[in-house]
Amino acid sequence: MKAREVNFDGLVGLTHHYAGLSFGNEASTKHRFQQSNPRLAAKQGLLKMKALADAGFQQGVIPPHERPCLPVLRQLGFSGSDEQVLAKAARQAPHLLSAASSASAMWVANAATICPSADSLDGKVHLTVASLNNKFHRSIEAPTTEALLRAIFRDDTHFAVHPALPQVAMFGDEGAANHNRFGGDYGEPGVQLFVYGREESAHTAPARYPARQTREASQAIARLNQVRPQQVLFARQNPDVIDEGVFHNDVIAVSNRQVLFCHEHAFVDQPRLLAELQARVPGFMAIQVPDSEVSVADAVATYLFNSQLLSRDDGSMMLVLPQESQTHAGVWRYLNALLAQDNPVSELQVFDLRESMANGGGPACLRLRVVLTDAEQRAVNPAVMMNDTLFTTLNNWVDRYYRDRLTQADLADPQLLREGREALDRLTQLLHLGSVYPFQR
Ligand SMILES: NCCC[C@H](NC(=O)CCC(=O)O)C(=O)O
Repeated sequence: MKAREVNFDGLVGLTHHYAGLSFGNEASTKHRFQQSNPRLAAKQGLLKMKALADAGFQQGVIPPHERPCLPVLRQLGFSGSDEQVLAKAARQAPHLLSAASSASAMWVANAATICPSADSLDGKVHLTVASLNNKFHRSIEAPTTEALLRAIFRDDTHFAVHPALPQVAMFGDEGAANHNRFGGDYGEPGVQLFVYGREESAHTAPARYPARQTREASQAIARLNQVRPQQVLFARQNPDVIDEGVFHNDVIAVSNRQVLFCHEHAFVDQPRLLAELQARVPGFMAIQVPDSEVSVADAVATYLFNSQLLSRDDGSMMLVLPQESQTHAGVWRYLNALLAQDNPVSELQVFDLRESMANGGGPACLRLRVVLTDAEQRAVNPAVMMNDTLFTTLNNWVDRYYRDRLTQADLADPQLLREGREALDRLTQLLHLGSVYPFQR
């Protein structure tokens, strides 16, 4: 069956700010309490979506969540009117107000894990919402993510959306950021590689930073998504690189079709994993970057591997990179050498995603890949697909509602809450989503 990869990007929310909420994510820690620019952040993301849509790649958009999340503040005991809840949280526990206000849902590579219909036992596209329970601010994303995915992939003859796994550490799951699919044409059955950092039952874990994804969670997702058992592989992420800031596998590896582009230290027992992929994926090609050319620290600082590897119709591939990998002389030299070598990568495209990058989110974090056949694509809510009109509409919407600077102190402003609700209410109309947010129910 003919199919293609469609990329859905998260639209940055109105409360995008730097709160240092993600221990183990070095950019998040480093930029704590710096002033952010939500308007610029949203526009940087929209420009990437538009440029890729213009280049012929199918591109959709996933809306932001309601923030500050008043229901979670109430659940934590802050009471009274909405204004009182905000004021009390700001005074008594500003870090909780920050967490309840994070725009982290923008990184939709962590929204869900996808199984294309070519790989599933029942022939449907499966989407399992990520639990994200290693970080409080991210664990509150799951219910709205589920509502949004149901509003986008709304035809249950084609799509099965599964709620997140039980919210305990044993089932820590960070979605597609720890998942790779290999194969030939997108519509042919592929090999799905689930990458985890920790195994609860074996008591394995890195020493310094947390491993967010467990083997137990990966196994449950493979079951929920009905991936044919003979098409599943599990691999452990190298704990040493987690300790150097590789908090998701997509910070050290990216795949597309038959190609795996990764650092030589990405996985535990990497030679065995590559041999296994070699045996199972026709035409498999690993592009391994040696530590002598790019260190793990430089990979983390530049997000070289948090790139999008996109296929053109002629079989060649384009690497979509953050500007940080261009401004680093050594990494840029490596990338240009890569172009000259015998491999499918034939073009580099660089984007300024500075606002997202400062919280540890590069091009690959901002997108969720969904392989769809023509019939499945026709069943997707068409209002979320990027084109000239939607690009203009969303830019105008951002201009109208978004602030151009934000710090932690602004989160207590009840006006910010009102602006957010008004903006999201308008957005659900623009994108034909129905009622998806708590304030709309
Ligand atoms: N895939 C990229 C995810 C980045 C995200 N950063 C954050 O949540 C930082 C938020 C803050 O610190 O304000 C994370 O670590 O999960």
